Amino acid sequence: MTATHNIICIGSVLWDVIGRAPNHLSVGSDVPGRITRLPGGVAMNIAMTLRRFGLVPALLSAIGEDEEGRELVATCTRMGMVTDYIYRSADLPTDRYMAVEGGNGLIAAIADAHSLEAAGAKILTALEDGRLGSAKAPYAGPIAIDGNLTEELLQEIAKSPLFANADLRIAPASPGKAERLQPLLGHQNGTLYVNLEEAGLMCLSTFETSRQAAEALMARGAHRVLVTNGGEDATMATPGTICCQTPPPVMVTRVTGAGDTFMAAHIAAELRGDSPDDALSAALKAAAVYVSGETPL
Ligand SMILES: Nc1ncnc2c1ncn2[C@@H]1O[C@H](COP(=O)(O)OP(=O)(O)O)[C@@H](O)[C@H]1O
Ligand SMILES: O=c1[nH]cc([C@@H]2O[C@H](COP(=O)(O)O)[C@@H](O)[C@H]2O)c(=O)[nH]1
Repeated sequence: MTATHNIICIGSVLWDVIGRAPNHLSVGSDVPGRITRLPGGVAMNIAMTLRRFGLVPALLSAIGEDEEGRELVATCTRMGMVTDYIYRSADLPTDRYMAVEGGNGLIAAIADAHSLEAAGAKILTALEDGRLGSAKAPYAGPIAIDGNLTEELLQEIAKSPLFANADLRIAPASPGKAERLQPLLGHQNGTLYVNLEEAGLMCLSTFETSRQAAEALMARGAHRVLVTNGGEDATMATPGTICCQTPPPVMVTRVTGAGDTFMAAHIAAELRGDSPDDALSAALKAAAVYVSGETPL
């Protein structure tokens, strides 16, 4: 039986392959270390975080029918996600992301999302054929979407009647792909979640504060934005309103995943009916608890 989802996540669902060594690494290093494989891709990371807040995501992505794909889908199902609408292909291998981390931080990473890119609009079929929606009755719930999709597909989505009623929550995939999101910025129901660096990349500028960044994104036609800035003030802006709040001060023990936690907590707060101010506070509170390591991963 298909579990009932309350949000859709569209974008990369793949395996992260991460090599870690304690040494200082540089070009050409060849050192002993650990190599792990875990579910990743921005849409999947958001989906996993949404699960922590009690939401049930349905995934729209492309996953191969290879062994890696079968294991990935089984893992998503085990985590309580709805996998029935994923585009499965016998011709496309399951995508992968590979990163090398040394004692001196991330050395380099490569995102191979070729299958997602090749599948294109096929990943959206369930929003069209009546299973999740159709042109006559477009899906009217929340959708989290990542910037791993091709620019062409993001442009199509921005104009598509299939997305006209959706509550679109948009997240960039990586600094290099931030610009792909331009077409979705002005979507009538779009909310963009970015950190200060990503906001700068999207505006081809640099910002000192989240307020400045939010104002610049609004000036570029955004419908609604949330800009975070680590331990400094975060800002929510819509045409005519702007709201800045300071995150609770905490001892920081981890930062990877802080942005995903902020986004998922904010969506969860709004879905339960919190006011804009309360939703922003709730997201900052959840991110503070997360970065201070008080909850299990
Ligand atoms: N050093 C910090 N102190 C307190 N809160 C933090 C810190 N770093 C991150 N956070 C919390 O996580 C949120 C997102 O962090 P940020 O670093 O802006 O995003 P990302 O993880 O996308 O780079 C912040 O708005 C804040 O609530
Ligand atoms: O172009 C991309 N880069 C990175 C990711 C994903 O983002 C996460 C790593 O991001 P960060 O370095 O910001 O933690 C990984 O799970 C990886 O799969 C992605 O989907 N697409």
